[in-house]
Amino acid sequence: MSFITAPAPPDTSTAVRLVQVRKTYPNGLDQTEALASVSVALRPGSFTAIMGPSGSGKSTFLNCAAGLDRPTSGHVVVGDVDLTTLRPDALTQFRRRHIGFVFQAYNLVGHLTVAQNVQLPLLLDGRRPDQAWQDHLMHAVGLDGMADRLPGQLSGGQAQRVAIARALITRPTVVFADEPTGALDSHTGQQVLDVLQGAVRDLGQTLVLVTHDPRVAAVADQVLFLADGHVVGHLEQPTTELVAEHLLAAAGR
Ligand SMILES: Nc1ncnc2c1ncn2[C@@H]1O[C@H](COP(=O)(O)OP(=O)(O)OP(=O)(O)O)[C@@H](O)[C@H]1O
Repeated sequence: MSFITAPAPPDTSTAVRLVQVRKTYPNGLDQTEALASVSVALRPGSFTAIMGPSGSGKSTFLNCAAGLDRPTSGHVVVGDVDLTTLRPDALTQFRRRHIGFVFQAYNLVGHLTVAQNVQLPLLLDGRRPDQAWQDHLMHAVGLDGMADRLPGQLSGGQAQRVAIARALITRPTVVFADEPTGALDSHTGQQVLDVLQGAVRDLGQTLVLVTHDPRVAAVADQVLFLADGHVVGHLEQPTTELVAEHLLAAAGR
């Protein structure tokens, strides 16, 4: 059976499934293989950390899994929907409704208030914000009283908390986060991670997070290690020490 051409069967026992996902980018006359036939299945409600050296394919993994980038071949299934079969407009709509994404650089809109930034995914989808839900999220991420501020009036940690509330406002199936604590000092990073983890746990959502930090990865249920576009390791119930050992061993190989 060829996974390349056969559509992936629906499977609601996984929140996110990558089936032989390959992604290449043009590189002059050559091609860079950012992901080389990666297959993983993440269960609903799980928290997965993605680690690996620079250039190993972590962001490409996240972007393909979140439907921000299309794989060159293979399938990405979120819930029971195969994203690779959707037309661009249907994919955009699916992403807005079912996927939350937190970027390292926050990606807030500078001339919109905190409240407007949080509401943005709903407004872009033509839906009305649910004020009670928005208030709940603002409170959950520690932004009470900041609804009318502009992003330029926030600290990095506060800005990232706005980005988290924005990612959760649609009650997405999965939240993807690309080094959400990478631009923050370790104390603020820990607070932001607590907020993200707590919000996702309370909502029963699935979280997939890229990080370079073994302490961040240790909070996850499992860690996937990437190298040269391949999944080369997997750790269940990680600890900071186990993750660090794994990274050291991989660096020495
Ligand atoms: N848009 C692109 N065009 C061309 N090459 C790309 C593009 N995006 C990524 N690549 C290449 O694909 C490979 C994987 O990149 P990716 O950004 O996924 O790695 P990463 O593990 O997230 O790295 P980092 O930790 O430095 O962010 C690298 O060789 C990178 O240069």
